[in-house]
Amino acid sequence: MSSFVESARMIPSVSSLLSLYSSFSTSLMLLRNVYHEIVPEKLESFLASKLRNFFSRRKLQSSYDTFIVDDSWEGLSYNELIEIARFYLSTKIGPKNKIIKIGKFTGRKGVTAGLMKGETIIDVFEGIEITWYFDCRKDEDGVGEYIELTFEHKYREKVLNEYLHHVIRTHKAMTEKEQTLRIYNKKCECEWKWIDFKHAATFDTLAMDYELKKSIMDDLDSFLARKDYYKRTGRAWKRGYLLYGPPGTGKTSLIAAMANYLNYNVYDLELANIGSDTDLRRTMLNVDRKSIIVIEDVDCNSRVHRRSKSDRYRSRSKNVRFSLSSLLNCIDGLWSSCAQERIVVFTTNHKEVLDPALLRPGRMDMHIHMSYCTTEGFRVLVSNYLGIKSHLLFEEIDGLIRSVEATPASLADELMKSDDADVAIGEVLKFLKQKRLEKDEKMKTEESFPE
Ligand SMILES: Nc1ncnc2c1ncn2[C@@H]1O[C@H](COP(=O)(O)OP(=O)(O)OP(=O)(O)O)[C@@H](O)[C@H]1O
Repeated sequence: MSSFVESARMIPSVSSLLSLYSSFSTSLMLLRNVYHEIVPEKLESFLASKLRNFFSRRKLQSSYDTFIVDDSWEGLSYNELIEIARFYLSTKIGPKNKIIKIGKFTGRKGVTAGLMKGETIIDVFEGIEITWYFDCRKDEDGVGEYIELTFEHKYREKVLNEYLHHVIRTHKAMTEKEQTLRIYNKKCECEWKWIDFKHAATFDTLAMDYELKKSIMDDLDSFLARKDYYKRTGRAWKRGYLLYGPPGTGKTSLIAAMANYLNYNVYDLELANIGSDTDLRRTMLNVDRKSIIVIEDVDCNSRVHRRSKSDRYRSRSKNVRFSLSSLLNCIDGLWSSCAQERIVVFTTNHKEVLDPALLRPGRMDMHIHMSYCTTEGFRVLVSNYLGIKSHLLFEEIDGLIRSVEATPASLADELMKSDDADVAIGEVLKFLKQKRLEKDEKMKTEESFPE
């Protein structure tokens, strides 16, 4: 009986419980206010997301495995799996992802969504839960991206052999559906960036003599068809073209026509953005198959003028950071064998200043001279711009085209001045007559004042 009384005395009364609760909740509120005062809202959500990620990613460490998809492979070539995974994961973004990167790209109808660093995605494949975590790293190699994939240890083989194949296949199916050509550009020491390539030039629209046009198309056809031939003869499956001629004769348009003809992406390599020999090799290695690598205005790069000069130049000048020999090595030396099914195109307005090493037979498979407009080329331009095949003034214009140097670009400019064929052709005639006049005057001056 006395022990019962003792115990009853130890049970707190209702009023004391209520007062305890009220002082507890007051302290809690006070603590919350102090926390909100001290910790800013952004930091608060950051800490919350880190905690969430920590628990969802790490789970029970011992029974979970993690694969890391890093953007570079041994610091050398770009790891395609990161691009594939990023694309795949963009379709898995759900309501749990609070911060999403969004963008609108030319040629795409809707808004594209992308993962932000620090975000987690949980994907389910045949009942297996796979947690993806996307983040950036900063180390001696620079800034890069990586993705972690965490899953139960017992599914390791399945993830490696089946799930990752599923990711690659899904990516392939999705990109093939909306496949447009791409043009890649490399800025500073980071990977290639691309946008959709939508150049309208085709071999049909090129103002160029038919025979030359046909020989280029035949060459491209035979390149495509000779995979086994290249393999059998131990040569890398690649082809090089040097396009030379004055500005405005269609070198860039020809590259676009080649890309559209072959359905190849274009990699626009600006030598000025290459940091070193290693950077050059790395850049070239990161070019996909079925691509055209373009080095435009190669004459504007003093380093590819004359080899001896450029190599000397390299040691003195801080701006020149790779050698011509490195460039040549990437085109058809040992390093070139790492790349298959690709085309390299150099363009220049001044072939005569290029290093002979670049011009030697076999280096560039085809040297294509892009010349001033011919009468045949003019017919193509007229058909492109005005949709006509004949005109009363053609005969007079043909005579002038043969006697002056007019680029297809300048004639195209005149044709664009009006949609009315008579007016536009009249502008072309006026332009050519003016050119003829200037030429005659120049010749007269030269005759009067010979050097
Ligand atoms: N051969 C051509 N056929 C059709 N269009 C042409 C041709 N050449 C030039 N053009 C027209 O002129 C414009 C400029 O031509 P393009 O840029 O291809 O010349 P380019 O030789 O590459 O010049 P640059 O050496 O200055 O880069 C093109 O957009 C196109 O409209």
